[in-house]
Amino acid sequence: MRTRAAVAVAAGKPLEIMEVNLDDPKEGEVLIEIKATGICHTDEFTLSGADPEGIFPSILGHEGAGVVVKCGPGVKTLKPGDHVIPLYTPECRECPSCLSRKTNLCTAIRATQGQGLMPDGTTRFSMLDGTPIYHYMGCSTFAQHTVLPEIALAKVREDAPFDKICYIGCGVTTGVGAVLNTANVEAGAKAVVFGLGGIGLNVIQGLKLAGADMIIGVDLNDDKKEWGERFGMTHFINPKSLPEGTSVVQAIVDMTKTPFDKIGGADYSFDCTGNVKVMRDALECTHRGWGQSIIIGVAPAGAVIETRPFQLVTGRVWKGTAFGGARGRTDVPKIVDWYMDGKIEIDPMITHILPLERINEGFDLMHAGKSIRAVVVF
Ligand SMILES: NC(=O)C1=CN([C@@H]2O[C@H](COP(=O)(O)OP(=O)(O)OC[C@H]3O[C@@H](n4cnc5c(N)ncnc54)[C@H](O)[C@@H]3O)[C@@H](O)[C@H]2O)C=CC1
Ligand SMILES: N[C@@H](CCC(=O)N[C@@H](CSC=O)C(=O)NCC(=O)O)C(=O)O
Ligand SMILES: [Zn+2]
Ligand SMILES: [Zn+2]
Repeated sequence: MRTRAAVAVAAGKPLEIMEVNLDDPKEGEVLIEIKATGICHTDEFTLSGADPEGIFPSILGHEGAGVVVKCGPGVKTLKPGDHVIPLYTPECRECPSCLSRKTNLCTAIRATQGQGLMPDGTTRFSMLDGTPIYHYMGCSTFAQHTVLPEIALAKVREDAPFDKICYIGCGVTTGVGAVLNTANVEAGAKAVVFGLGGIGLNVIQGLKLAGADMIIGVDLNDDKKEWGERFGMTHFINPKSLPEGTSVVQAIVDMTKTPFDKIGGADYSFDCTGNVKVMRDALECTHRGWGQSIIIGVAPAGAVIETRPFQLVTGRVWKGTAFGGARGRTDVPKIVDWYMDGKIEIDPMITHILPLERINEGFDLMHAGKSIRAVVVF
């Protein structure tokens, strides 16, 4: 069949809207009509050329929602008409990682996914002249139709609006899940969130859900203060506005001291910037003895994190999280229920809705710090 897509033709170039060929789903695969897709900072990261796994031409996008159109041979758990959310972290329930119960990082198809291919080592997309187009994060949601393996689709309830629940395909689940699954934040905790964008605000709403007492937001953009407060942030720091000679780490340590605890430091911190210097601050602002810092941000090829080992010797813990530690087919339908039951908010974070033809404006809005989430509807 033919479908419409925004194709990443080369690193650093705007996406090009074009008709593309899409082959039928093969064994264990499913053809989906994408109804809506968010634009995540990770799409921008890959388009910029900073992603060591970036491959072009490709169809980016990994935060979608849509409807099953056709199932390939052997598909057992889905049928045409089902509403689904694509999963860049699949859940096969059979691989050593899934069976370990220690991680959400299913390894069933990770190798081919990283090469922009379906599990059989081929691509379903091509240009009209036959040039292959690569898949992205196993999802490629910047296309009106796409093909995914069955194990990379979460079936969700049919009354949930596509233009909101697409955000559960990455940002919401990552932010809320980092708090509930990865950090296991307890009621009364003091936490810091670095970077109040589409992920950081969801960390804040996760912290609120977990009952954290003190939620400090850090961002270079003052407009993010109001955004953070909207979801439960209690204090805001713009590092650029600190008095000369005061570091963000010192400011946080001072803010978290009490007459009883004169050491200070956050119980938990979350990096949602992808900046390795920020990651260091995020670790070092946590409490001696027990502070946990969770890395969510994705850093460019070649970037490395550093700190004095003494920071770890004295009990601070550095952790990372992908997709908020969520097991997609199991957890995503539950998060859709949370949204439908009013337990979590999504609507205010969707700041812009655009047709596919204007998808590049979504990237411009992100660069300008003017959007939380821009969502493309088909
Ligand atoms: N680990 C995972 O599973 C996932 C990771 N990510 C990554 O999370 C990061 C955040 O993504 P989004 O929220 O969509 O991006 P975004 O662009 O919406 O937000 C980033 C925020 O960080 C702020 N910021 C930038 N530099 C800063 C600094 N030095 N100090 C303080 N604040 C700073 C910006 O002003 C902005 O508010 C990206 O690196 C993205 O690739 C996104 C989704 C899932
Ligand atoms: N390809 C990059 C790493 C990109 C990355 O870390 N992706 C996250 C999800 S980010 C979503 O918006 C992830 O799930 N990572 C786990 C994985 O298996 O990819 C690189 O090579 O640096
Ligand atoms: Zn994402
Ligand atoms: Zn698995």
